[in-house]
Amino acid sequence: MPTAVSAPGKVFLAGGYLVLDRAYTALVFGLSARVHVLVTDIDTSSGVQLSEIVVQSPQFRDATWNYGYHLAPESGGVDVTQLQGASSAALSKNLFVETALSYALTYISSILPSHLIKPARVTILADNDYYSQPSSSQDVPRSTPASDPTTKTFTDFNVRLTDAHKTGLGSSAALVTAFTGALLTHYLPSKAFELSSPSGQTILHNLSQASHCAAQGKIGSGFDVATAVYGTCVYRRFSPSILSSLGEPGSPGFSLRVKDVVEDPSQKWDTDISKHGASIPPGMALVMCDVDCGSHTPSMVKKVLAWRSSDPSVSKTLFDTLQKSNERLAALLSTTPAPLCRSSRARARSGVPIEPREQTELLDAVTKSVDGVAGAWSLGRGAMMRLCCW
Ligand SMILES: Nc1ncnc2c1ncn2[C@@H]1O[C@H](COP(=O)(O)OP(=O)(O)OP(=O)(O)O)[C@@H](O)[C@H]1O
Ligand SMILES: C[C@@](O)(CCOP(=O)(O)O)CC(=O)O
Repeated sequence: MPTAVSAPGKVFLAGGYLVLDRAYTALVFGLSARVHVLVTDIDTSSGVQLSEIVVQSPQFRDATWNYGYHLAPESGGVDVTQLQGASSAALSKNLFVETALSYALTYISSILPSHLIKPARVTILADNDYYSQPSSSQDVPRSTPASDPTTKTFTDFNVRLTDAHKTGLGSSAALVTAFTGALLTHYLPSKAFELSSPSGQTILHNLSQASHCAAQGKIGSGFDVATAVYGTCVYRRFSPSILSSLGEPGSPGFSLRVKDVVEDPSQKWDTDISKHGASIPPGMALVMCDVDCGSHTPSMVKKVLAWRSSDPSVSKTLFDTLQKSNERLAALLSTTPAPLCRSSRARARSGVPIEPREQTELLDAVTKSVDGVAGAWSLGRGAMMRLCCW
């Protein structure tokens, strides 16, 4: 039977950079924009042995990835190898898909005998908001709005994934989470994994954090994966040491380490995810504008962290003050739709243009002069990227 699972994107309202440190928290909202993943079995003729999983993202060009998989010796988990497939085009890699596949199959194989991991086809479909929409009418992608709200249509973006302009709503975290949830639901019996149960969500969270960090090549704060699993929340990160010695898929003992991290028998995961401290007041909406340009999170984070260690006392005072303001903001949003005031962010001190002066002027002007706007912010890592208004 086919399996479908989806996960939401995120918007980081408050606590950018602070969330990298467990002493502070972030206020993150889950969005209506979701990534959907569908898994179906591939029928093979009787007697034919095939260990192949085909992943496709039909909204993009050259977006089919064929993988062979096999159990590695010495409890090395499931090794995944990209195959040429039917297309003669040069192989394009999708590191998030490949890593999530290898981690999910490794966890599944730690529970099921590997011959029960049958060949499958996985289809990824993303809602429009993850990618900037072209402004010129001749470039408009092919989409037809569904007249019946129970049937959904997905846009054909008609470009390669590498040429799509992402809007920064956490497509990779939503993808990895929905993909992992869909594979676990498809292959595991419900007594081992149930998506709707608290223990199932813990398994999904821990496994998706592990594979998302591995694909990113760094142990980030994980707010985007947490939001993909739990939705809107106040988030305190996990200690990076939890994921630091997993090693590579295929290395001896990898499967045992993944199982231990996912099931967490010694309760090492110290993430704090509170659903209570975060909500949107009735009658208010979060509106974002996409300016179709990017900024580089790792280099901005590196500079902010360098500034924190070069000036620990001043940066601690500033971060403590920001944390208090963010807690007040979360409390205000949870209790009353009263007008909010705008607080300027850590701008000049670290030398990182988190909120450039032009943006401060724009946000102040919007807050003061536009009717119905209760507050305006630059989001997440900041820079020129995204603004939001209430
Ligand atoms: N529709 C999709 N189909 C297949 N892979 C996708 C899809 N959308 C995103 N991805 C994967 O996620 C990667 C983009 O992840 P990245 O972390 O750079 O962006 P993001 O998560 O959208 O943005 P941000 O981290 O700024 O919020 C792509 O390179 C691809 O590997
Ligand atoms: C700067 C940082 O704190 C937030 C980045 O948020 P966003 O991807 O810009 O929404 C980095 C992180 O937490 O991973």
